[in-house]
Order: sequence, then structure tokens, then C-alpha cells
Amino acid sequence: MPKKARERWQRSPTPLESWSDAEGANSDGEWEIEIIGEEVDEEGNVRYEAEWGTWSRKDGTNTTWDNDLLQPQHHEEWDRIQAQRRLDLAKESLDVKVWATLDIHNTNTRLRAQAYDEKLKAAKRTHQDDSDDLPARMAELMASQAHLFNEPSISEPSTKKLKTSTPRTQNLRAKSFSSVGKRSSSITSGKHSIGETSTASTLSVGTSGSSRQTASTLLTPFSVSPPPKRIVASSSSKGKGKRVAASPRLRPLSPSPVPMPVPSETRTIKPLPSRSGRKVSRRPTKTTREILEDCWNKMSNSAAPISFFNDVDDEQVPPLCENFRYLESVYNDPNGFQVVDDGFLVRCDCDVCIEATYCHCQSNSGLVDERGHRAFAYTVDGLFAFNVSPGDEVVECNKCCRCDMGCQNRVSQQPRDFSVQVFKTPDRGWGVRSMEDIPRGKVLGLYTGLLRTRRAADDLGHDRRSYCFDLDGQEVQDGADSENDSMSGRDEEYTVDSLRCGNWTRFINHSCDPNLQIYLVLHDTIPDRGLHYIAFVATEPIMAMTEFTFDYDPKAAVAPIEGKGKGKVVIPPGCRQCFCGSSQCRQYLKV
Ligand SMILES: C[S@@+](CC[C@H](N)C(=O)[O-])C[C@H]1O[C@@H](n2cnc3c(N)ncnc32)[C@H](O)[C@@H]1O
Repeated sequence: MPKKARERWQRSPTPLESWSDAEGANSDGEWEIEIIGEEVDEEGNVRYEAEWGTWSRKDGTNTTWDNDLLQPQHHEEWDRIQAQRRLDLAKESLDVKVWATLDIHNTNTRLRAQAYDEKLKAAKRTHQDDSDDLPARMAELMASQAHLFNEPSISEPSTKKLKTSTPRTQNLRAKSFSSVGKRSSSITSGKHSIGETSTASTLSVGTSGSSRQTASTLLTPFSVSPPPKRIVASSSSKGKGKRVAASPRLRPLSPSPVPMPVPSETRTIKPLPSRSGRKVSRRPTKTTREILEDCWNKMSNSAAPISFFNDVDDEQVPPLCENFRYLESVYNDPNGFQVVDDGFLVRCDCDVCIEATYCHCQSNSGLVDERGHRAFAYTVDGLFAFNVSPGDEVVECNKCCRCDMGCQNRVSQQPRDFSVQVFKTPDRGWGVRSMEDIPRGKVLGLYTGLLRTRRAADDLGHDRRSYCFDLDGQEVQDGADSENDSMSGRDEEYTVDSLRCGNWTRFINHSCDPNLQIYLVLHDTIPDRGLHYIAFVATEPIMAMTEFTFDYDPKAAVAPIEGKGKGKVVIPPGCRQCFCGSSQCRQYLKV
């Protein structure tokens, strides 16, 4: 990545604010606010930038993005004016500007600013007869332009010298937002004493130090909220209808991958009647399956092809969230949990990493060979050496090391060189297999998705956890019991959620007699912080077209199954019947 681009993604540190000596309140202890900007986060939530009329920081800045301070009536006028402006835009033209960006927050925000949704609706109304085709045509357009988005430069390690930004600490937890169209509008609410019982228009912020402290822990990196004892949303008409530039202080943070459309079922394009009355096809016919294959293959960073196959029923592709984003080998890390300053990475100076003993980045590794000498986790043929204790992290060479991508100690970073097929099974949804023979020890890929804290993942609820993989190493650690984890540590533990983004590994089904196992691997971040990747490796030679499986609950493999052999096995709560079909089947799996 060019230096300039790297710098663009650097995170600005959160300024610390003194809460005790805030000035600017009127004689009634009130502050005036005005909504001046908005942004849309990756979940589609709108957030507002508020400008404080009589309060500012020492550096003169006076806006915050702390929406906990706002109530609906504070932004309803803004919403109304913005909605009207978008409708006006849609009436003027249905064009939407396409640009290459890696940042989903900016993308969402800019699309909203261009009235994308309103234009889409208007386009559908205008092309009533062709409305069914519109999503398909947009999907095709996106697929044909996927190269614009240049995903490898997100953080796919196609070149090893990617730099990242400043170190993160817990109190610098960041959310990446950007503002569009600073625009003044006015809002009015009553005067409210903080600390009084909340009413519909009272801002529920306390005056006590502890309340302020609570508020401060919720700050976004661009905002430090003043301590409003009372807040009055002013009814000024300042700048009404005027668009002004976005705040220059705002910078996008971790780049998020670009959403690719998931077309709805059956995407054969209907021919339209030509002027002569003859039916002509306006564009090449593509099926849903082909469109999705195109999207994923363009986004998979020069890895071998992915295809979909179903001879079980009519479903052309697996059910996926709208705008599911394909990520071959990196996390979507909008909070920058993985990001560390290069200075914290231990680097090696090897031209070629042959001896782990001399490879400096391995100096803290506990991996040893049978003679007790430090060893790599991979053989010279690039296969997993199975010399890693369960739960230990394999530390691969990182972006600061001198060696190149072909290094023996970068196996999980190298592009996938075998083609995979995601296929429909008769009884376990979609599964995945290789189109080629796979040797024992082959590293197949990394589980990718949205990086969340465990606490945030726990809040999702049980039914949303089917595609969550906890990064606590418990899956491979003997004797550990994740159920007994102390809840206090959950903000420092992480989970990968592949519901909305991820790769082919999210389709690997469970088997009680699997042909894959997982191990923990990392590069470009600090070890022992639970921010590794989960890598899948073949534990036996796997013939082409054989389904890949791993054991979702390896601890259960050694625990006796209650009731087994005495008739019907009772499926415990939180589990479902297992259809792996192996002779070792434990009858149920945790979901
Ligand atoms: C991570 S997903 C695997 C991909 C999934 N089959 C799909 O179609 O998206 C896990 C889910 O697959 C299903 N599954 C995986 N292995 C299974 C098995 N051995 N028996 C029954 N269901 C299984 C369960 O519904 C489970 O919650």
C-alpha cells in the first residue's frame, strides 16, 4: 500500500477531556446544541454530529458524535429536512456516483447523501415492467466493478509491507464514522436539569463524576462530550438549507471491506421487446449462482476459484444476508482491535527463514523439534508440522520481517491454491469440499468475519451464534471450560462473526469424525491477546470432492455421552441432532 494511503487510515487518538470545568452554560446551566452532520455505520444506523453553541474544547473544536446525549426530538427536524433534500435529489436525477473505497462507513454515508435508496425506489417505479430485474442488474454492475474496490489493499497480505496505524489501547476503542454534508438545522427542546427524572425530552446525563465517567467510556474517537448539566437544543435557523464541508477532523479508521450484493433467487434476465417487436436480450444472461461466484472470486485476492453446486433442491446459492461481504483472509475489524504500531512487532532479518533458531520473530516461540531446538510450525513443503500444543498460537513472520511472501513461516498468509466448492448437503444445509486432492497437513484457510468482543457476541443471542467462532482457544484446549469463563474478561476476548461477512470456511460442517482440525495463528499483531486467526488444516489426505468437516466441540469427543448405547440419546438444550453419519457420531452437536 502506498505510504499516503497508509497514513490516511491512521487513527487519531481520543483526546482526554476534563469533565469538571466545562464552561459555556447559560445562567440556567444550559447548553445549546445543533445537529450539523450525520453518518451511517456498517449496520445502517444513522448517527448525528452535534455542535455545541457555547461550549468548546481548548483547541476550539465543539462538535460531538455522542448520540447517547440526544433524544429523537433533537434530530427530527434535521431528519425531516434531510429526507426532503434526498427526495429532491431523486427528482433531479437518478444517477449515483460510484467510486472506489474500502470504507463501509464512508460508503453507506455517501450513498445516503446521494439519496441512493430514494433513487432506487424511483427507478423501480419508473421501470415498472422491468422492476424485477433491477437488483440483478445492480448486482451485475457491482460484480463487474469489483476490481475497482481493490480488496487486497484492505489488509490482504498480497505484499508483505503493509503498515498499520497507531497502537490501540482499550480506552482508545474506536468506531469509524465519517460525516457528510454539515448542514445546520434547528431543534428545540425544553430545558432540563440533568439528574432530574428523565422526561421525554430530558437528556439522561448525570452531573455527578460517576455519571460523566460512564458517558466518557462511550465516546467515539472523534468526540469528547461536554458535561451537560442541562441541554437546550436551540431553535436557531443558522445555515438552514446550506451544505457545508464535512468536519476536517474526521478520518476513516480501519478500512472495512466493500459490500457485495447478494442477489435474490433466480436471476435469469428477461428479454425485453425491441422496437421492431422482436425479443432481444439487453445483456448476457447470468444466473444467481454465476453472479455470486463472480463476486466472490473477484474478492478472493487471487486465490483459486470458488463455485456453488446443488443437486439436492432448487436453491442456487446458500442463503446469505443481504450485502454479505466476502473476505478471503482478513477480519473485518472496524474497531481496530488487531491494530498495533509496527514498533510492537518483533521482526526477523532473515532473507530466507530456514532456521527458527535464528529467526528473530520466533524468539518467544515455544515450538521445538524432537531435539529440543526451536522449530517452525510448518515443514519445508509448506505443510503443518502438527508440533503445536493445543491452544498455543503459531506466530508467523509479519509485515515488518525482511522475508517475502513465499517464506516457509507465512503459510497461512499465502493465497489458497486449490479450488473449493460450496455444495448443498441433503441434511446439513450447505457444506464445502475441494475439487482437488488435499495432502495431510495442508493449511486450507482462515475463518474470517466481523471481529467482535465476546461480550458483544454474547449479546447477539443464541440464534445468532451459529456463525460465531470464539477466539479463546477453548476449542482446542484440554480441560478448559468456556462456560466457566469469568464474565469480567469478556471485553478482552474476541469472537469472529461470519453472519454478514466471511469466506467459504463458514460452510464447514461438523463431524464427530472430522478430516480437519483447527490451530491458532497470527501475524501483524501482538501474540497472547486472543486476536489470532483460526486456521483449518487437513489431518489426513482428503480426496477431491470429499466434504471438509471439523469437530465443533472436540472436548465432547473425550467425554462419555450420557445415554449412548442405552436407546435414544436425549439432545441437550442448545444442541441439535447431528447428521454427520460417522460411526463415532455423538448424536448431537452444540450450536
Ligand atoms: C457454521 S454453519 C455450517 C454451514 C451450514 N451448513 C450452512 O448451510 O450455512 C453451522 C450449522 O450447520 C448445521 N450443521 C453443521 N454440521 C452439522 C451436522 N453434523 N449435523 C447437523 N447439522 C449440522 C447446523 O445447522 C449448524 O448450526
